[in-house]
Amino acid sequence: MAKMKITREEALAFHLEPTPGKFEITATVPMTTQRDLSLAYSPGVAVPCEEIAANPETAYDYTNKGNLVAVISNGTAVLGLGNLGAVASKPVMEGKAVLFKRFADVNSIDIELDTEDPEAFINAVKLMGPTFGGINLEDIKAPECFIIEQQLKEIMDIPVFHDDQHGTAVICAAGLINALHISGKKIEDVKIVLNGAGAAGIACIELLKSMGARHDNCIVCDTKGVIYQGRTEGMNQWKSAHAVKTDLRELGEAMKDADVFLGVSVKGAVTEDMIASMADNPVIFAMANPDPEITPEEAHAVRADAIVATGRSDYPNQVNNVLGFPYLFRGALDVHARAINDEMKIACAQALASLAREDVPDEVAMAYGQKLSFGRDYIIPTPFDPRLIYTIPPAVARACMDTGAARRPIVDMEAYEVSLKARMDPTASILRSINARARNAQARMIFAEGDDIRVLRAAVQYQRTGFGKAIVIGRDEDVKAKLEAAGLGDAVREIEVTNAAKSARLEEYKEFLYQRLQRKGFDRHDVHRLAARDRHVFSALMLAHGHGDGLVTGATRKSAHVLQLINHVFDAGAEHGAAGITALLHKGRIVMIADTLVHEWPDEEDLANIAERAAGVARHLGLEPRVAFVSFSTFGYPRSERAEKMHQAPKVLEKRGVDFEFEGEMTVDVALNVTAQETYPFQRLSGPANILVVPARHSASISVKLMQEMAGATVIGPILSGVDKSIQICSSNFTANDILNMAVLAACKVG
Ligand SMILES: NC(=O)C1=CN([C@@H]2O[C@H](COP(=O)(O)OP(=O)(O)OC[C@H]3O[C@@H](n4cnc5c(N)ncnc54)[C@H](OP(=O)(O)O)[C@@H]3O)[C@@H](O)[C@H]2O)C=CC1
Ligand SMILES: CC(=O)C(=O)O
Ligand SMILES: [Mg+2]
Repeated sequence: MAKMKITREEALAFHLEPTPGKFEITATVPMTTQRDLSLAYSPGVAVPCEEIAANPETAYDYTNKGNLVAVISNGTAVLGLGNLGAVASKPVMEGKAVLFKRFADVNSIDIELDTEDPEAFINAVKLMGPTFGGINLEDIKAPECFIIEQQLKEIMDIPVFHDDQHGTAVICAAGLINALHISGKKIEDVKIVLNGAGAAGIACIELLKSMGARHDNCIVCDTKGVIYQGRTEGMNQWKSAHAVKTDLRELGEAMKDADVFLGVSVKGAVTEDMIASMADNPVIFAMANPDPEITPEEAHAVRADAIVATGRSDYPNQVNNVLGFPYLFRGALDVHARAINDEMKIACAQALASLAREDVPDEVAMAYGQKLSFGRDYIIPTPFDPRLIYTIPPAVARACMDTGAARRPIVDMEAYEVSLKARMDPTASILRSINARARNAQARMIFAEGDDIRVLRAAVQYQRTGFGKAIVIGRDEDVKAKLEAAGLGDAVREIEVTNAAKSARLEEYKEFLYQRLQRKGFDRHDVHRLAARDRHVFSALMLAHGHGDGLVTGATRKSAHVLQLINHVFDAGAEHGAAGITALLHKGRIVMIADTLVHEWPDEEDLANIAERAAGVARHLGLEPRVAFVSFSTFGYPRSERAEKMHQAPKVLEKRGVDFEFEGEMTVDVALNVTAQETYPFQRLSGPANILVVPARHSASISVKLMQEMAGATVIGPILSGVDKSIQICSSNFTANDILNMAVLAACKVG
C-alpha cells in the first residue's frame, strides 16, 4: 500500500473548509409551514412529552435518543499526544462522531468536559443520561478512566463504553486470533509483551487473559519499565493486577524471545534491535496513534517473518478501534441495550476475526484497488469493508439478547440484516472505488489551466494523494507565485510544470495539428497560435502524443468552447458518438443525466447512442444500468411532437438488442419512483432508473443545476464519453475538490 503524504496545511484546510469542523445537524422533519411549527414545537410537542412522562421507554419512539451517542472526553490522553486539554481534543471527538455516522449510521455528538476531576466528570455525564442512547468515553487517561467508566456503568441505564479500553481490546483480540492462526501458535503458549499500561493496555491484556493468555506469560511495561511484583514506583491497582514475578526490568530484556508485542504507548518506543530479538514469526501490533511504536518498514527490515499491524489507515492491517465502536453501538442501540457487556465484546471480536478469514468479495477489492486475501498482510477486515455493517451488529445484538441486556429483542434477525444493509450510502462505495482504481492506475494527469489556483490545488492534491504524476500547463514563475500565495510553496518542486510556448515538442505538435486542420481553413500561423498559446489545445496535443495519460480542463472557460478547442485535436463531437454524462449524488442515491455536454438536440438514434454511452459509464462506476428516456409525457400521453423522439428511442435500443434495461418515454417521477411505476405494470424497469436520458442539452443543464442549487446534490461530471483518450471537461463553477474528482475519473478512464 503506497503511503499517503498529508501536510499540516492540508490537515488544517480539511478542518477549516467548507465550514469549520467536521459535521452539522440537519432536521429530519419539515419545518416550513405554520402547521409544521405547531406540530414540532408548541402546542404539538406537548403530546409526546406527556407520553414519555407516563412511559419513559417511549423516548426511544418519539425522540432521537435511541440512535444518539455522546462521544465524551476531557482530553487527558488525546491519541498518543498526551494531555492536550478538553478543547484541543475536540477534532478527535468530532472525528469519532462522524465515524459513527459514516460506518454505522449512528448519530453522534461530541462533548468535551473541562475537568480532570473524576467526580466532576462522572456527575456531568450522569446528568446527561436522558438525552442519549449510549455514552462513548474517549481519550481519558488512566487510571482516572477506570474509575469514571466503572462508576458510570453502575449508575446509568444505557451503555457506557470507554472506547480506548474496550474498543481497542476487541480489535486487538480479533487481530491476534488471526495472527496466531497464521503463525501456528496458541494463545495459551505465547509470550506476550505489552508496552503501555494505561486505558488501552490494561483492557487489552485483560481481554487476552480472559481468552486464554497465561498470566505468567504476559509482561507489561510502562514508562518505568517492566511491571514486576514488588515494584512501587508509578504503580496503581490496575497495573498491580498484572505484575509478574520476574528479574526482567527493561522493555528490551522482556522482548527477547517474545512471540507477541502489543504497543499502546507512544511513537518510537520500540527499537529494531528489540524486534530482532523476538521469537520466530513474531506478531507486532504497534498501535500508538498517530505514529506507531515502530513502523512496519523498520520492523520488516530486521524481521521479514514478522506479522505487523498499526493503528493507521495507510499501512496494511489497521488495528484500530474504528472497527469496533460503530458496530458495537449499532447492535446495542438496535436492541435498546442497558449495557455493552463482555459477551457482546467477545462476539464482536470473533465476528471480526471470522470476517477476515472469509473470501473477500470483489466490491471490497474494487474499493481498495487490490485483491485482499487472508494472510500476513490481511489479518483484520479493512474499515471500508461494506460487510461490517451487516455482520458485526447482528452478532453483538444476539449476544446482548442472550445475556438478558436487551430491552427490546430483535424478533426477525434476517429482516434486521436487510435493514442494516439499507442504512449505508451506496454512493460512498462508488467514490471509494474510483479513488482506489485511480491510485492503482498511477496516471500522468495533465491539468491544462495552471493559471487557476483551484486547478493548482487539485493538481497538488492529485499527486500528494498518490494518484500519480500531475503535469500542469502554465508559466513556471506564475505557478510558483500562485502556489506560494496559497501556502503550497513546497509543491513547486513536486509537480511538473510545462510551458506551452517553450516546449521542445511544439514543432511535432504543430505538424500533427496542421495535418488535421489544413483543410478546415487553418493555415500554419493559425496552427502555431493554437498550439503555442491555447493551453486547452496544447494539453490535448500532449495527450494525443502520449505525453500524459489523461487531461482535465474547462475550469476557466465555458465547456462548449473548450470542447470545440479539444475537437481540433480529437474527434469528440456529436457526429463521432461522444456524449457527456453527469452523475448526481444525493441522499444515498446516484442518478446520471445524459447528454449534458455534446448533443444540442439529439434525434432518436443519437438518444439511443447516448443511452449506450451512459450505460457504459454506469458499469464503469460499478452500477447496473437502468435507463429511462424522460419527457413530460409517459407512454404516449399527453401526445406531443416534442416527446415523439423520446417515444421512439427505446424502440431503437430494442432493435439493437442492448444488454441493459431501458424504458420510456416517461416523466421523471415514474422513472425514479417505484410506486409511480406500479401504475404501468407493463413497464420493464426492475427498479428506479439510475440513468435519465433527457431530450436536449438545455433540459440536461436545467436538471443538473436545479438539483445542485435546490437540493444540494453532489455533481460529478460532465464525464466525456466516447473519445479514445481520457479527457474530462470541468465547469467554471467547480471547486478544487470537484476538479480533483474529474482528474480521478480521467485516471480510471471512466468515459
Ligand atoms: N490503535 C488503536 O485503536 C488505539 C490506540 N491507542 C493508542 O495507545 C496509546 C495509549 O493510549 P491510552 O491507553 O488511551 O493512554 P493512557 O494515557 O491511558 O496510557 C498511556 C500508557 O502508555 C505508557 N507510556 C507512555 N510512554 C511510554 C513509553 N515511552 N514506554 C512505555 N510506556 C509508555 C504510560 O506509562 P505510565 O503509566 O508510566 O505513564 C501509560 O501506561 C496512544 O498512543 C493511543 O493513540 C489507544 C486507543 C486505541
Ligand atoms: C484510536 C484511538 O482511539 C486512539 O488512538 O486514541
Ligand atoms: Mg482514543
